[in-house]
Amino acid sequence: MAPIERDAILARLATIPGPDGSGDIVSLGLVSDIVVNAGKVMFSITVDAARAAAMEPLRARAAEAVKTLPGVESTLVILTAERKGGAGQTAPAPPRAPAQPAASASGKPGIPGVGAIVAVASGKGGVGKSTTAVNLALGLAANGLKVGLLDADIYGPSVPRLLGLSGRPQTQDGRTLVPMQAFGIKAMSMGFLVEEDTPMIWRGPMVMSALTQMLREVAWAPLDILVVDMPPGTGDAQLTMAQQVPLAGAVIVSTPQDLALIDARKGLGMFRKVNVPVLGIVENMSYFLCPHCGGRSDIFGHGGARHEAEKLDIPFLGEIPLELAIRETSDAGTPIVATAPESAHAAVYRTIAGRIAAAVAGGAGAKPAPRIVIE
Ligand SMILES: Nc1ncnc2c1ncn2[C@@H]1O[C@H](COP(=O)(O)OP(=O)(O)OP(=O)(O)O)[C@@H](O)[C@H]1O
Repeated sequence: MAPIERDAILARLATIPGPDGSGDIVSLGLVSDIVVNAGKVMFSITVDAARAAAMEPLRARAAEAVKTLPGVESTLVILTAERKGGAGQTAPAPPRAPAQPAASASGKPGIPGVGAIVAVASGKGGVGKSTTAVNLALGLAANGLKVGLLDADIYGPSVPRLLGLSGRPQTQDGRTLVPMQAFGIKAMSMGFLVEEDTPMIWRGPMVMSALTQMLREVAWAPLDILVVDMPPGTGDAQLTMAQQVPLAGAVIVSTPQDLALIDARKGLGMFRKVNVPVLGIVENMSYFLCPHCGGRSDIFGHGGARHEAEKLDIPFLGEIPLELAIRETSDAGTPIVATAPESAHAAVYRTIAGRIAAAVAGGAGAKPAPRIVIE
């Protein structure tokens, strides 16, 4: 089957008039990056938040227009909201997504004052992704960097608990949210913005809006690295998120089990689809060191992730042991890197964080930066 050309999709979308009937949605810069994945086409359209409901026919029309292209089997088109003006409040205001012309993933505008944005992701839930993200963020800070942590797991935010934070962020100018602070890093999570028992019935567009707001309407600067704890899995929601965030690279967390590695491979595929370099794989719950005898047990058949990374020609960033102290500190909101910095486990996180920092500094995929020699 012939590949689906982005230009053909854009040409179709350019036949759809803008929200006010003038121009078209492409030349008005309302269409986001377009992701094509095995017959499925995904993109978002930026609209005024106040008119979001009235824009549903526009969304449906865009989806229909693309669906009739040869090779297109299905579409995922979402509306992202654009805010007009702002009011003084601490709860999340409707977000203001930047209107972006269709561009490649790497062409997305960054966040002023933020050096690099790095995603921590996993192919499936429960592999310890959030625990790893928090401790790596603290490890980066321990390496002397200014670090922020954005919890993009909007359905199940865990960063507030892992950092022992509660309360609501304040606004700086009636509009920009001031990130929360813990252990020397800045943090933002949906968990700070909604009550814990609020049912998370977020429709697709609202999820994207919340993420855009947490990225672009938070006073993150100055930061060297913003770590994004991605939602688990590799579904459409994750793909769209990966597409929305101007990522410098992604770190995949996996447990050694084969099943998790298969899922990790899906994670790699997802970032490749949106042209985000994978900085490497971290193996979590890799081995168990007995606190009594010091003996090491490879409970899940350790080494799987390293092996897989070699096979896939992706850097292997390191292995984190299965350790009671990691679970206890994590669940108590006192992450081990911050509260037991002299421990061997904290050192493991700091080392991996150092490799991530080096990979980001060295450019995509941990390859060394080219040396420029002027003669
Ligand atoms: N290296 C480790 N050693 C011991 N326990 C760990 C380790 N890493 C994570 N855990 C524990 O495993 C549980 C799941 O971790 P976490 O919430 O970080 O996973 P997750 O992959 O982010 O989950 P979800 O996908 O559900 O958000 C937690 O109780 C955490 O304390």
